[in-house]
Amino acid sequence: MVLAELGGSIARALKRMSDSTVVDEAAFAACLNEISRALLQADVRFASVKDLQANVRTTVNLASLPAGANKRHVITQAVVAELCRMLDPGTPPPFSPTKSKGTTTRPSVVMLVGLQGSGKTTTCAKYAAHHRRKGFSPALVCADTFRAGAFDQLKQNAAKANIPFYGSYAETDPVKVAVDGVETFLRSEQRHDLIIVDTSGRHRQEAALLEEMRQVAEAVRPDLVILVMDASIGQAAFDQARAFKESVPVGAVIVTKMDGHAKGGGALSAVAATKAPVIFIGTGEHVGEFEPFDPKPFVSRLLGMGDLSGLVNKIKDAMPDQQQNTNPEEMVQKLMTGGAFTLRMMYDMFQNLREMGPLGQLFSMLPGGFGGELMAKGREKEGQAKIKRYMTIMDSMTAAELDSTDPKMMNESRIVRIARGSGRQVKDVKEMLEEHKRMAKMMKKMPKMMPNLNNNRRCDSSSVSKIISSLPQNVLQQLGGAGALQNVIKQMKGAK
Ligand SMILES: Nc1nc2c(ncn2[C@@H]2O[C@H](COP(=O)(O)OP(=O)(O)OP(=O)(O)O)[C@@H](O)[C@H]2O)c(=O)[nH]1
Repeated sequence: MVLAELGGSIARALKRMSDSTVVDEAAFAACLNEISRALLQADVRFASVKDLQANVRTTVNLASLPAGANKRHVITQAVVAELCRMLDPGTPPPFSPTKSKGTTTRPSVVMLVGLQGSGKTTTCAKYAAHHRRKGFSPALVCADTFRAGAFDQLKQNAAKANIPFYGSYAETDPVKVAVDGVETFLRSEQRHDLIIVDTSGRHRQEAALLEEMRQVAEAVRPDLVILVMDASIGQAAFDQARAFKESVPVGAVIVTKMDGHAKGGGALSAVAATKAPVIFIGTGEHVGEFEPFDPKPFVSRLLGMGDLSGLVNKIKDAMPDQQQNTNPEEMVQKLMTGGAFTLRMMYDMFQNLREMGPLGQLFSMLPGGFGGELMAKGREKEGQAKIKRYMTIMDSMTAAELDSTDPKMMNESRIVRIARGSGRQVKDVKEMLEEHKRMAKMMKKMPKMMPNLNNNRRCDSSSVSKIISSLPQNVLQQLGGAGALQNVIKQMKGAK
């Protein structure tokens, strides 16, 4: 059972109870049993399921509810709260990297551990790319000397994401590679503020692996150790996570392959075993298929309820932070109020669209179209190539040109210079400028098209249905399905 199915089963159990003529003790018990069965089938630990049942029963006392109370609502709320609690150890990660570029503060050192094939190496690159988007200057160290191809894999991933890396073909001592790598970046003139150390994996949690982890951790003194777990790990997750926690101070968990056919519930039990929060989930092989994890929006999405804060977080996460003078809130605000849409803003959006993978398509579907026709359904590849071309052209522009709000600035001589600088033709530069004009025009209409975010105009429900039906299936799934999205839009309509 994949996680989406688990969500479906729980949602159905709640609905069946809601549909029953009376919500009495029998209907409540049947609903709880059905939810427990679904959780067990999804590999959630028996002890956690038992706790959930007991806690919901303690919270909901049907007999003591005042007459007229909405019992269905009270039960649903209690189930959602308990599901969130199961995924939330109640403590934040002990450490979050801080930006220190250009200062004398010691860079943050983060070490990733996990079994072989859990997705550690891929996750290192995703974690680095995520932080770079947030304005960090990350660097990668490959201390996986066990798997022959690991260095090349990290090197490739790092090169693709343009992130400096350190590794060695010759050195077989992981502790030495880790220490040398961290020291190299500590001394580097590039002033990295986040050093990410990839470590070896093994097929099982052998004593040798755990001892190696311990030694590497002792040598590089990481500020944070992240345990990477494959969503398909099943019931073994709890013991495995505990074994890692006993060797190294696991402070956070990343669950990978949440896009696959894994049951997922097992890996989520790692939270209970390590008392460390899940901070990200991997949702695909692509570097952008990586999402910060927040239990509440996740549970809402899982149950097909949709969650406005989840969507807003996604949009915020996609916005580059610090890269430019604009912070995400300002950027959204500017777009919503129809502020000037500069070429740099278009560049940033393209960057995000490229890094976000399929979710990027969502933005092209929003009214106003972040990329509109460029990312049209069925023509994504062509659109991606165009975006890349436009970005190369913009790389040859000056900061003043990128930040200009004067449409007359881009005169013929500048266009010729940019074409020459980027190795493209004049007509290509003009095409890119046309696209920018088209997008700027759309952005101006944005406040009207996003009613109730800024004003009280009524949302046109047919246009909402049109957006939802035109979303690619995988994007829709990521957002929890059509029902969830309708819910989100309803919440948007209600929001100030
Ligand atoms: N679908 C999907 N595949 C993933 C995800 N994360 C990683 N993978 C794939 O899982 C496979 C194993 O990932 P690696 O990053 O090599 O795993 P590892 O833990 O570093 O393996 P070792 O270095 O051998 O310990 C690769 O094919 C990745 O592309 C994810 O979130 N979703």
